[in-house]
Amino acid sequence: MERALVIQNLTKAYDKEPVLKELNLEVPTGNIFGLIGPNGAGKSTLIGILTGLLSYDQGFVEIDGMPYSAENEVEIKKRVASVLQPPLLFENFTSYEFISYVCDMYKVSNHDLDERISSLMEYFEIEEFAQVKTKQLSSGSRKKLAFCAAILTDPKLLFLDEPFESVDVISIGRMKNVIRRLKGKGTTIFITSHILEVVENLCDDIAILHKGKILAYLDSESRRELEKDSNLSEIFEQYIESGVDNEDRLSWL
Ligand SMILES: Nc1ncnc2c1ncn2[C@@H]1O[C@H](COP(=O)(O)OP(=O)(O)OP(=O)(O)O)[C@@H](O)[C@H]1O
Repeated sequence: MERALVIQNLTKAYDKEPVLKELNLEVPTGNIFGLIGPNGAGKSTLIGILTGLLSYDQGFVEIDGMPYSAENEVEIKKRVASVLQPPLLFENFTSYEFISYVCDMYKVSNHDLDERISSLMEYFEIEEFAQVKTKQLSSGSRKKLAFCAAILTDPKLLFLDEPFESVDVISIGRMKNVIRRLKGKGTTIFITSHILEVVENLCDDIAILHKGKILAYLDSESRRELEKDSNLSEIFEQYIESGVDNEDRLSWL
């Protein structure tokens, strides 16, 4: 099986406080992969490392068959796009300038690029903000703008950190539609989200990250088995809460 992403023994600490602890993970090419985990589990840190924004202390990372190294960094970055949490926008650019800038940076050269930009902005109902500075956009519109820009670069691997947060249900439905189309083109999509109903219904494989380690990897077969009896929220809760009686701590309430 081809793998878009291979991570071995990845370790990262902030001020000597370990956050990712010898983490191992492999994501098959073309998968819509969901990474879920409680607050502080290390999801954004992992995406920060995989998108080259954060350094790591130890371990091995391979993206689209290329080991992460100074030598491969530019080539890897060409193949990867992301929507981060919070999204990284240039605050004094208008929405249109931001999208055009990202397309320039990735050297997107489709002859119909302007039409693609307009149709995507219309689809996500942000075309009226084309000439508005990004710092004036609502948080949902910022997410949608970052998403549109990432899609236009036609990445082989797309990282989406909390893409649905602050986004209305209609737009979430449209994002899901676009993500499924990208999968149809062979793109691998790596999503983190706390909205487990969306993850459950959109993702192929799902991994649970807890305290800097992968606690469970649920591929389609294990999901089929587990989801006979429980939904994803229940499965998640069972993994995270197993052996812990947190209710005891609230006995005073
Ligand atoms: N810049 C930083 N400096 C120090 N500690 C940090 C920094 N960024 C994150 N952390 C810590 O690292 C841990 C993992 O944070 P991270 O944001 O990766 O988790 P997360 O799974 O994305 O959480 P959430 O679901 O709440 O967004 C947390 O304990 C957090 O406080």
